[in-house]
Amino acid sequence: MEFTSFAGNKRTVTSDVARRADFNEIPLISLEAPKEVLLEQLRDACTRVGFLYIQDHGVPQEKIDAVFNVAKNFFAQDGTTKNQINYKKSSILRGYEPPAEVRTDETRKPDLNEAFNWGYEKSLDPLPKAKEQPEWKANPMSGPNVWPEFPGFKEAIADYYGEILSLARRLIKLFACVLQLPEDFFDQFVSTPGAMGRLLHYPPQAANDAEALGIGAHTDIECFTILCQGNVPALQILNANGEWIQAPPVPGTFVVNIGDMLARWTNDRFISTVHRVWNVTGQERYSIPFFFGANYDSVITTLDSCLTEGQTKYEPVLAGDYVYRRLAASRMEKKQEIQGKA
Ligand SMILES: O=C(O)CCC(=O)C(=O)O
Ligand SMILES: [Fe+2]
Repeated sequence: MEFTSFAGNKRTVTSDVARRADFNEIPLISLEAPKEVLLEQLRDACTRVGFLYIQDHGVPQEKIDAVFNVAKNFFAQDGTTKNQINYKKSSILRGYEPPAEVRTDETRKPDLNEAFNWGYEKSLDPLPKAKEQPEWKANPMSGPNVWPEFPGFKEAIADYYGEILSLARRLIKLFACVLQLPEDFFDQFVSTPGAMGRLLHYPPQAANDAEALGIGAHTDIECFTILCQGNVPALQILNANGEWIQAPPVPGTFVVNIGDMLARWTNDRFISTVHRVWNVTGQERYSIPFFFGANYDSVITTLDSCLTEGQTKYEPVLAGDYVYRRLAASRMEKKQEIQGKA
């Protein structure tokens, strides 16, 4: 079988069934490891697998639990209430996405999940100097969030998002070191980052019906993702041999995976790995991904140190443009809009 992601990456798939993996296949890394050890483990994980678990990340469990709570309560509402903030009312896909409206894998039916999407706001950023940063120059992803009138919802998300944003800025410094760049190399690119969060709810599905999945096979768009999985196993990743392997939740960890923006920046030195969610546990599944990318008005040009004989596979792109086009490509109505413009 052959799979081509929306980023245009072709992957061979040997079988549609996922097997168990060990921590060599998806490394588990403590952020409290001595710096040299940590950098070597991150280098291995980012360049060999593109997926890892991080532990000792410092995000308080209560803040995580609080977001899962509001997520469950939000999705338990009726459709009419949730659709008051339907994402189609937002030009930048913020708000509620009902099931079966996003097709992440073009070879299957639209995804089964429902979602709530939000993005970066300076008011959610714990970095004091963020407030003084200039607004993004015009780009297709700038715009306001929409929040439901649901008690405690925004507060729980803001608390969690602040923690994850700080963790992401910590990680990108480590990635700069892995790439043998100055530790603060990326800081100017992530001062007001494109940083989207999602609450996701996946219904259980039958193991023998793969016409649609919780979320179809895809690569993530931004630099990297920090994913909090809850406790229901359903995430699978496609390894370099074209085999699906399971990436079950590990208590106390987040999954981190490299996305296409960092793959572009590093000319694929850091690998953006295909993954999907297929929930055959019989249980409702909730997860909270956070996608961390460059300020939407920055241009992503392959790093000189990552050129191969002076060449790169990737054209420079404006971050906001790239993210918008990719998001729109998997959303049916938006797709016509971008095809019209192309
Ligand atoms: O829910 C998950 O475990 C993964 C979600 C995901 O891959 C995504 O939202 O891009
Ligand atoms: Fe993903």
